Amino acid sequence: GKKVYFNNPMWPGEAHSLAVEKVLYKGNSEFQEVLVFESSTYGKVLVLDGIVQLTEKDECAYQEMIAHLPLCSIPSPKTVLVVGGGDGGVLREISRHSSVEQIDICEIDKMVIDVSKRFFPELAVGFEDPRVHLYIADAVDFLRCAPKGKYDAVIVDSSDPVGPAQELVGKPFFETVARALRPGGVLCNMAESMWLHTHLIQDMIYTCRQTFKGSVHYAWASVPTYPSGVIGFLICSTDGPPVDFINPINPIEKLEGALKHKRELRFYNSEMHSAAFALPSFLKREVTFL
Ligand SMILES: NCCCN[C@H]1CC[C@H](NCCCN)CC1
Repeated sequence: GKKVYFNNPMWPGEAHSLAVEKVLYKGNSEFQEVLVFESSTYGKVLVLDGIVQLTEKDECAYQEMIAHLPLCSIPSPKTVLVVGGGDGGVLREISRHSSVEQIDICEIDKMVIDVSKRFFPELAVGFEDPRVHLYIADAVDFLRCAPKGKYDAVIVDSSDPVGPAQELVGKPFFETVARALRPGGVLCNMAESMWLHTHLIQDMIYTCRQTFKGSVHYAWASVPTYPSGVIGFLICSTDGPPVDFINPINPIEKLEGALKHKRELRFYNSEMHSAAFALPSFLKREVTFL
């Protein structure tokens, strides 16, 4: 089938192509262009403003890691907030944790939710969990009004910081997240590619170091359909007990995983959890974590 090329100023000089069997949906929400197509080899693909958000074949790597890296690093998380994540994949993963009692999700673009429910039922199943409370709102406003210390974990499953998500990497935003987290709580946000964006990663780490008094760790996973084939995660903990004893690198919560779910974990396990924090030498040189 015809190829669709994605190049973008965020990764100049390179383009990514996927063979298209059939375009299934193309529309414009009030925030971005939404495209869904059946690819030849990666299943269905969701694209926002020309940037691949997920494919059926490799979404497991991103959704499982962004959810379980934070939730398996604190003892029995109860209240979780998802910023973005309108496709529902992260909700599906959070619902594996039996200790979780409330899952708030703040997604700005309702079209992403509607399109996911129509074309990606394997991800949108996350919205069916009774613990999920959906807010269609700008997370900057939502978090400004969120009660202090409400959440054990905040997961920022955002698109790239161009367009609707550009405010989600600023210091004011991180400060509202830190305020909404309880002491010893944890933030996990999408943190770009070590091959493409070390300056952006450095800026985020610098900001998080100032904002989160606990620890700041960078982890990464292989996602073939993201530019450079990897995606990073920033895991930050607020101060206060018992975070001093919690090292996100060694998961303390063993995920019951498949037992609670008809769908097996396809990427995450405790070895992958620990391995995700191992960083290449160039990154350790280029980015100061302290
Ligand atoms: N629930 C999946 C949402 C997708 N999150 C983002 C989609 C865009 C992607 N660009 C990666 C750009 C390479 N640095 C990052 C993850």
